[in-house]
Amino acid sequence: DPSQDKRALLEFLTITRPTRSLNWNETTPLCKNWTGVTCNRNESRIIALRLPAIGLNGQIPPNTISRLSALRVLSLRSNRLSGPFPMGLAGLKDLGFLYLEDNDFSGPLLLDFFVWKKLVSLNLSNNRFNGTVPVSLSGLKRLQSLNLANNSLSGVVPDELSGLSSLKEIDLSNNNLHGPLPSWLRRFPTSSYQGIGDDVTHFQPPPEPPTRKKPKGVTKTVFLLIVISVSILLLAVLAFVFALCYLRRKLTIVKDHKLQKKGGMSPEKFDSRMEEANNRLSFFEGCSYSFDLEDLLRASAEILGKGTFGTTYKAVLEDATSVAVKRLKDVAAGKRDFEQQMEIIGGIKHENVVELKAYYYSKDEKLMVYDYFSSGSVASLLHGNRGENRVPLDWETRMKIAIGAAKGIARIHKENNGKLVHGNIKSSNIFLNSERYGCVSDLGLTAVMSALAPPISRQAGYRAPEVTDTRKSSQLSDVYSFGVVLLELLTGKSPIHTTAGDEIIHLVRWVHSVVREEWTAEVFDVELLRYTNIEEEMVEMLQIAMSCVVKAPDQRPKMSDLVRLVESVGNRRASLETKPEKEASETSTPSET
Ligand SMILES: Nc1ncnc2c1ncn2[C@@H]1O[C@H](COP(=O)(O)OP(=O)(O)OP(=O)(O)O)[C@@H](O)[C@H]1O
Repeated sequence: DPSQDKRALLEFLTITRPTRSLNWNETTPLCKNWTGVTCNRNESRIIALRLPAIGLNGQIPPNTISRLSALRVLSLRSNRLSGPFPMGLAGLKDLGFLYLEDNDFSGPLLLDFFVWKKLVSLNLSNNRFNGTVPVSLSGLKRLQSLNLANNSLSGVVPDELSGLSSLKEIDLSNNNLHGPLPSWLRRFPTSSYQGIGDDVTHFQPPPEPPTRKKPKGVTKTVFLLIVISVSILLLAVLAFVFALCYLRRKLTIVKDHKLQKKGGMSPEKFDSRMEEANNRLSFFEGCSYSFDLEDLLRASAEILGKGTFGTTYKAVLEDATSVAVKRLKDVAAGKRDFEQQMEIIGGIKHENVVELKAYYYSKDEKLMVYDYFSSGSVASLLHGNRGENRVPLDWETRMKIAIGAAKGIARIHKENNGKLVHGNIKSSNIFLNSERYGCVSDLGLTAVMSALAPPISRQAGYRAPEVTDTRKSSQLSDVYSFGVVLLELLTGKSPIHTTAGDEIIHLVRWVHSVVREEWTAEVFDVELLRYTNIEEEMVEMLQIAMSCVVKAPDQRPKMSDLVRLVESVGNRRASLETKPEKEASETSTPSET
């Protein structure tokens, strides 16, 4: 552990007294446990500190954070920090990202910004900084994003800033800056310099052409009157504009704050905007992530897939952390109901339930953040890569997936006074936890979404017959869907698939018909035939699966019973030898556990 860095942070914490408690403790390993802290690879130094919106108070204490000399990312945004610009940070020579926005800092920006040669992103918006825009900012040759909006900066925009060759994004709006507007600023959207150049020089009447006759007599009086009334009108307009700017700053509304950049969150147009400063990512207790919404939206992202409830992305943050971000569409619930449901989902901490780490709600955007599972879902393990280099999913892993998923769903059914419904159980929503047991994700969303009843959707094969609209999902319809997942594990077939002759096969109906004809052995995945001594277990599991997919909901078993049943099959097999019948050394047999 970097003990010097640890001491500096503990001193910082004691003085700034955050309102949200942090799990920082002298006795716990800082690099592994501490919220908001990221260390370098050999865990000798802290390289990132992200403490957004945790209620930090007062001035940044001198000689605390400034001792973290290896720091590359510092985010203290959206707190209640005050006092002058923290000059001590000047010693952090490796700083690449500095986020101090949405605080109460004041006074001039006296720093010689040249010291931060590696700075890529600087956000000081929504504070009370005054004085002029420092010319030394022009020394930041790597700077890509500069946000000084919503402060009280005055004077002109230094022309020297035109030398910021890497700059992709700038926001100087809502300050007391005046024109003339430098031409280089005009390559950015007008929202970047809103309010600049609205000074009197713009309202001066154009010089009169020399040929024009001067008004005389009565017309001269009329002319004077017109000049006076126009001047009064202009003054009123000016007063109105300034009042508006002042109010806007007070309300800390970040207007037109475009978060999306090229290479950011979405290949679609992800022109998300934060409408209100208090619209932020809400993290759950104990979550070790502490990036903020901006970091997330800046992260490079790829689409993992489009599902029933939205699109899921893999986002890689600048410290190489990968997260899965689900961007919901068609949310019907209002903010309060949505938040309530998220609190229920995020409150579930169980090894077989994928933990919701954070969420975000605004009018235009609803996001859910999870850990990213690099080995993919059970759907991809079962049905993906059917080619030559396919790694078969062995029987032991299939059993562990079934046991884990059953336990996870049973846990979900206990939540909210025993009323919570998963509502979307399918193999693409089940992952493998660190022990390679099933772990279920994507729960509890039917309650916040609008009614969904697409005639043919990927969900259809899992949906119980009584569910005509996703909002009618129940715990017993979850049991049906779990039964379909069991059938998928046993047969290796998707719930709805087409044969070579383009015939659409519904897995449940197909299994019924095969079993009815007493061809039971035919239903099992050929990949499983290589394992000895598992026939009995497979048949037992098939019976369990069939009991889940009966038409009448009240005849289906409860999840708690299913845990017992599936586990008893699993436990029995634990003592048996299950090596492949052919060569035990066959490399394609993945029995790593
Ligand atoms: N945390 C995660 N880690 C890795 N992959 C994920 C994660 N969450 C979802 N995925 C994958 O992303 C893809 C899209 O997921 P998403 O949940 O949006 O849709 P779906 O599972 O196909 O359908 P539905 O919306 O009905 O659940 C799926 O292939 C899913 O397995």
